[in-house]
Amino acid sequence: MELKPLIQVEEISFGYTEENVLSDISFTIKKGEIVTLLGPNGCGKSTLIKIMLGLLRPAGGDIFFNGKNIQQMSSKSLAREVAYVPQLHKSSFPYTVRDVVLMGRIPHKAFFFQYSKADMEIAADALGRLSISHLADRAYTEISGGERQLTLIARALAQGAKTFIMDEPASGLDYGNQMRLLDQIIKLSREGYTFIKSTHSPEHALWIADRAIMIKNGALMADGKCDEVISSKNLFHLYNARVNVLKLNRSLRVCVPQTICGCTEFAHSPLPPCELGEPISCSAVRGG
Ligand SMILES: Nc1ncnc2c1ncn2[C@@H]1O[C@H](COP(=O)(O)OP(=O)(O)OP(=O)(O)O)[C@@H](O)[C@H]1O
Repeated sequence: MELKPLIQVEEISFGYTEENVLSDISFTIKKGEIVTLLGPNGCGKSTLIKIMLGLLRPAGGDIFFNGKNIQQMSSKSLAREVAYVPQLHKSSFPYTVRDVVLMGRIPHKAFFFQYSKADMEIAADALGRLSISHLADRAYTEISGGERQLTLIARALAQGAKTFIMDEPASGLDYGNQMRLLDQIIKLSREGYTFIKSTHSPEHALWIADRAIMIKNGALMADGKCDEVISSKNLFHLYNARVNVLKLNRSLRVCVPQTICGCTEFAHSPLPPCELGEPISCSAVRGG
């Protein structure tokens, strides 16, 4: 029997003005999936994420979480199910990193509350999982952008939600932290966590995501398994960039811009040469 989807996005349309930023977007997400939203700057990824979090109300369509329309869920009950890691986050108040992570516990609290010993332990555990325990007493306003991003992910963990919606979570992270983040996402997905994340890196999607959803000009361009959807042809249509998707081994693919491969002969071809099913090796690309 087919499992009921965890999230249903049904015919979503939205505009900040009369002009639509998103038109007729529909897809479903199953529990435990890692789904990546890909698309050029301004295509509507963050807007869609905000609609999925109930922060923006769509002009048309609905979002269902576990079969429930999110418009009918209180923000607290949605926050117990779904944690948000925003793209950029600045705070003018110098909360400590521990305090920011503890804020993840607020959806579990009554109006007047004190953090319990259990809350403190959950926050410490989240800091440890992201390897940032050493930052616990530092002011959130005085740590680097990458460290702030890790703090927000720790806050999402402390929130106890099993679904994470992340807006470009790797932006601002150094290479090592990007890899640790991807590793953490895979580990959590094996524990049953679900991830919906936007990224500007098709490779991050190829490496860890089950599915890629491509959005162009506010409309769904493609939705499918990463290996099938992240092809040279689709990347060209999506980003107007000529990229070869190379198969390194049975499960690992990488994206190599054709200009970096030194393939000047591809510059005038109407479509990139490397399509899924016919991956070409680096040496072939270099003409070696
Ligand atoms: N608050 C706003 N008011 C008016 N227009 C907005 C607002 N926020 C975003 N937009 C516009 O909506 C469109 C989609 O923006 P959105 O931030 O969703 O794109 P995105 O795909 O997340 O972009 P990026 O990859 O650059 O973060 C853009 O044209 C943007 O200028």
